[in-house]
Amino acid sequence: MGKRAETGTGIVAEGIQRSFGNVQALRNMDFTAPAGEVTALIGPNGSGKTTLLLILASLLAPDSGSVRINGFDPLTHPAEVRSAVGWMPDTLGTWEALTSAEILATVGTFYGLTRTHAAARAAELLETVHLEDFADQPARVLSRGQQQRLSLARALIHDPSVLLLDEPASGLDPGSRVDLRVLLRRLAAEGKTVLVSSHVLSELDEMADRAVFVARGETVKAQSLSDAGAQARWYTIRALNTGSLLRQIDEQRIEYRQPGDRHGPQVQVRLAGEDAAADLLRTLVLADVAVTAFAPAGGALEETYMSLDTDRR
Ligand SMILES: Nc1ncnc2c1ncn2[C@@H]1O[C@H](COP(=O)(O)OP(=O)(O)OP(=O)(O)O)[C@@H](O)[C@H]1O
Repeated sequence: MGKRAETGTGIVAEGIQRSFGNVQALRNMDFTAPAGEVTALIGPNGSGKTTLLLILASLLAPDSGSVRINGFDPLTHPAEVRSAVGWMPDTLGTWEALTSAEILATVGTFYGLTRTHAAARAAELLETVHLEDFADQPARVLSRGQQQRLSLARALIHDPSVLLLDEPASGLDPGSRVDLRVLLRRLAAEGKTVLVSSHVLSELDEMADRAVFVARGETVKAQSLSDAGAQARWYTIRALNTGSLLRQIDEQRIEYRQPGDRHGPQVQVRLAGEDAAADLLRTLVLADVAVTAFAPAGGALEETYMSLDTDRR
């Protein structure tokens, strides 16, 4: 079997609709997440992210539309889809009386691993998420962040080719966030499909290859991170003398604003992309403006998010 057959073709969903009573959680959602990439799922509260993830994990049926996970329809091939998919919900859930090692090994046997294989895989994953010291502790003694890490290990127990992660970084300390990022990048490099929902856009900037923005139950934009980085955005500039900086910006007829900043005076300019940023920096330096800082004002995904017409419900 070639690499492609092992790792699959990713996620394709078309025209997904799902209502709960008179709330239309998903209105007409088209969505793709290719194998070998980390896709970020971004949207305001109530926009339908968890509902979509549950449908992709075959834990919830759509009212209409089609879903393919590595080419399989969850409705007609639930066994194939469940063995392909690793699902990390935003809370660990029940079973708190079992130990961490028992939880992982038990879930492993649900996926058809032998007891010996499941126990070995559990031990390996507890090391991956740095919980080996808690292997024999009941899960209820774990802190919120430790429970999140156990939940991640549980999602990986059967070596799935498609990973669906709902807010995986929530509750994690900074070191564990870096570990998570490195792990997800490695899994994508192995050819797996990784889908991550999060509200922490700066984290997704570092982790994702592409982003799908959803609002009111629909996809409103899909964008690669390299396109997001190259788009028009605000840059923050500081100089020893703000007056001379503003004179130059005025002369170039560039749109600017002066937000308050507790780190001293700063000017923000709206630039068309990275080429325009390089041009302006060159111009300022040649004009003897003593520039002390010049960088994008926010993350690339935040820039896209703020430019979209999204709202909460
Ligand atoms: N089981 C349910 N019963 C009734 N309404 C539901 C149910 N699940 C979701 N909804 C509604 O569907 C909409 C989408 O919810 P969903 O949980 O998918 O949003 P989300 O994007 O994951 O939000 P958040 O960012 O807050 O996690 C919301 O209006 C929610 O109230």
